[in-house]
Amino acid sequence: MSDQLKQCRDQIDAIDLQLLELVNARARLAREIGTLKNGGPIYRPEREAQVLRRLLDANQGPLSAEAVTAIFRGVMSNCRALEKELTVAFLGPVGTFSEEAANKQFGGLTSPMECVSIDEVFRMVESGAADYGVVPVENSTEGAVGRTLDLLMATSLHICGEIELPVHHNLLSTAADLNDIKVVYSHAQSLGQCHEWLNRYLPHAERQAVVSNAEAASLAKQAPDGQGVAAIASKRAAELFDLQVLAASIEDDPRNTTRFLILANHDVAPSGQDKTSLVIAAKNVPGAVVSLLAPLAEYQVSMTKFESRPSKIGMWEYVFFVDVEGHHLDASVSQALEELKKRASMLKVLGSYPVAVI
Ligand SMILES: O=C(O)C(=O)C[C@]1(C(=O)O)C=C[C@@H](O)C=C1
Repeated sequence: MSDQLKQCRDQIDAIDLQLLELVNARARLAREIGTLKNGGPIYRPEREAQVLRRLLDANQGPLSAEAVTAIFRGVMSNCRALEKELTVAFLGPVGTFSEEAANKQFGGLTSPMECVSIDEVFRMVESGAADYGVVPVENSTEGAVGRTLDLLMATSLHICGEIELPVHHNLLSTAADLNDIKVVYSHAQSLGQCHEWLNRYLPHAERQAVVSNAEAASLAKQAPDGQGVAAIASKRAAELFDLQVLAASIEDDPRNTTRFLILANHDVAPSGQDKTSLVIAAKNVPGAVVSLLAPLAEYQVSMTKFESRPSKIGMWEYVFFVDVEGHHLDASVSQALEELKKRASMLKVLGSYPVAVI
């Protein structure tokens, strides 16, 4: 070993001991905070977002912003686990992007709970069987996840956070050659996100929608040799199901991102950079929708999303899912909401939560 290499490693060894001491000092403080919470919620998304934003502002590299958030999410996850082991429900099975999103936000799950449907994720959190739930709500290519929106309308749960996950799809198979592929399995949303790629490279292959990408990977793994079965799924699914990646990053839009929501039984305090999600219905009079949104302009509250959805009560009647900047406790948002309530036939605040940290 060269002298220089040995010197560098000796320095790393010394730094590691300092880091170890420091993370344990941090963990002891988190444990103390846990007792101060006195039975209140252990997970504080607003505080975690503040911790990450502060570190991102201070980061001078060479570690990237993504690396810094991943490291500190891991640290906070372990500190949090000393206060309480949280159960997080997500749309399973393992290997889905929902699992990846849950892992990203909670920094590695202490107690993951796989659910068979979005409905089950809601039920598990509503019943208290899970502390939190992670559900997909929209994709940048395919749009809204209708089932999540419908369930949000009816639930008593709060949205306590959002996660943005860049979604990269891969064609996975036991077959070695793209030309052998006759059937491609995946979730309908993923088939949609890879539509152009499939038209171009596998125009004759049959496309079969299944309940999840992990289920697709499992089917590709079970298919007898020579049947030419492939799945569209994540690289993690390729590892889990021991499949070859025949083509990587096959999504039509390289910026393809899915947004997930975190569901909780409790409200979240302001973090300084928040979003509020609402569902509103307009009165059935001319100009009602335009008049409904006027208070947002009046109190200078920016709208970041506006999505209509059939109300399921009357034929051709709609409700609107609206996201605005700010927390419902901020003066401007709270005044705008008061005014909105007077104009709407229904208004429900689904939750205020920190804007996703990368
Ligand atoms: O500040 C707190 O409330 C803590 O419990 C500490 C801590 C952390 O490790 O920084 C852990 C869990 C919470 O979700 C937020 C932050």
